[in-house]
Amino acid sequence: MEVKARAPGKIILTGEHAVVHGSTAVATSIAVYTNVSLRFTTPSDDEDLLKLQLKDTALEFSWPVSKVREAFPAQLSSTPTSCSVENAKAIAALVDHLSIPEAKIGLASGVSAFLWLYSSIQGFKPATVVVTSELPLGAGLGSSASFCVALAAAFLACTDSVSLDVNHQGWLSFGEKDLELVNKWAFEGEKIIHGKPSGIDNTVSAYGNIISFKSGNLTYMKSNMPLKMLITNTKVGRNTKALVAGVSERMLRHPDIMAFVFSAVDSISKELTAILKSPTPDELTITEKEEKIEELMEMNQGLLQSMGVSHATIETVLRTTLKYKLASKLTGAGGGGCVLTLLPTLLSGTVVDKVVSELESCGFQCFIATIGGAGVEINFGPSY
Ligand SMILES: Nc1ncnc2c1ncn2[C@@H]1O[C@H](COP(=O)(O)OP(=O)(O)O)[C@@H](O)[C@H]1O
Ligand SMILES: C[C@@](O)(CCOP(=O)(O)O)CC(=O)O
Ligand SMILES: [Mg+2]
Repeated sequence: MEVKARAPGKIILTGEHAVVHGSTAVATSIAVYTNVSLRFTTPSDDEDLLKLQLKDTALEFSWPVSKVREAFPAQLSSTPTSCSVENAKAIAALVDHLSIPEAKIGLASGVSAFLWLYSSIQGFKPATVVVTSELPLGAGLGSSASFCVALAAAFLACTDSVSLDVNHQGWLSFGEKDLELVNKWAFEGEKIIHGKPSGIDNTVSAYGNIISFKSGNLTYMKSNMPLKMLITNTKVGRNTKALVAGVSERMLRHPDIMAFVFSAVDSISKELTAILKSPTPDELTITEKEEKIEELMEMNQGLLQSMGVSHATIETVLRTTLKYKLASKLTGAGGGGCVLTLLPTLLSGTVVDKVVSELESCGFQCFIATIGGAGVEINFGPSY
């Protein structure tokens, strides 16, 4: 049996980092996916191996299933379970002996999340899992969450815990209850990669569309206005776990100040939610709404700077787009990664071309992603 899953990446419009500390954040999925294929193998196909092929990084790992079973006796769990310190040690023993190149060491946490999700949901069946992603890894577009969502979806799709029509041709969505289960498992994987995730990334990847998110609770949003965002990848690599930990340390040093910062971000996200939801046309035209959103993005960026998560390259993108009177903010964990620039509806194509070519001349990579759309989906093949 073979199953495929795909889960979208995301952009955070407002509220990253502050959302980890209980503020509201607004995020939308983007139609750029992580794809996972799962094929169970029989001993005659191969040895009793669990194989993981990470195509984006051209790395392949395998473990005899007996070794995985030794590491996690009595592992199968029908409810999403956190990886305990003891289990984390067992995973480390399985991951440490892999020869992951130093430059790609960040992958170790992704491989650990894979081992936890596979052994918890599928147990110890020999299989080959292939992962390919259209998302840049570690750039703020939620590759870690879409990786965990796609893995959890593919693994759950082959269990009795969810009900899916295996004869369906083409991409298939999960029902509400099953989606909740996929999202909860993905969150357990994201915890292994991020340390202390808010859950917004896995939730928007699982559910799709635009969401408002606060303290683990999602509110689906019906946006009444089109949003066009230019995404600029500074190509400066960074690690979400370290950046989130850095903000928490700053909060411990300056609890009163940071409480104000997080509260200001909460208000920004609430205002954005109100603008996106308000009917168009109402007393505000699209252009007036866009001007308000630009101002909110600028204020959010200022607050992200005060959290210590901006970067010289992010500042270069901000300066460059400001020359064209365009507002930008970092998206995701910052410290490099991607920057969003709102492209107003009436902006001419010539200006977009100019700003893109100036940004690309700095060595950055620009693209306009399709915003919103479906969350995680499953495909039982045979032709995908
Ligand atoms: N396609 C993939 N293949 C292997 N690992 C992945 C993949 N996508 C995500 N990961 C894991 O997620 C990590 C990046 O996550 P993170 O630092 O949160 O950045 P972001 O989520 O913004 O891309 C990678 O270092 C790796 O561990
Ligand atoms: C910084 C944060 O708000 C978003 C991180 O997103 P990303 O991993 O940089 O795509 C962390 C979180 O919400 O878990
Ligand atoms: Mg991430």
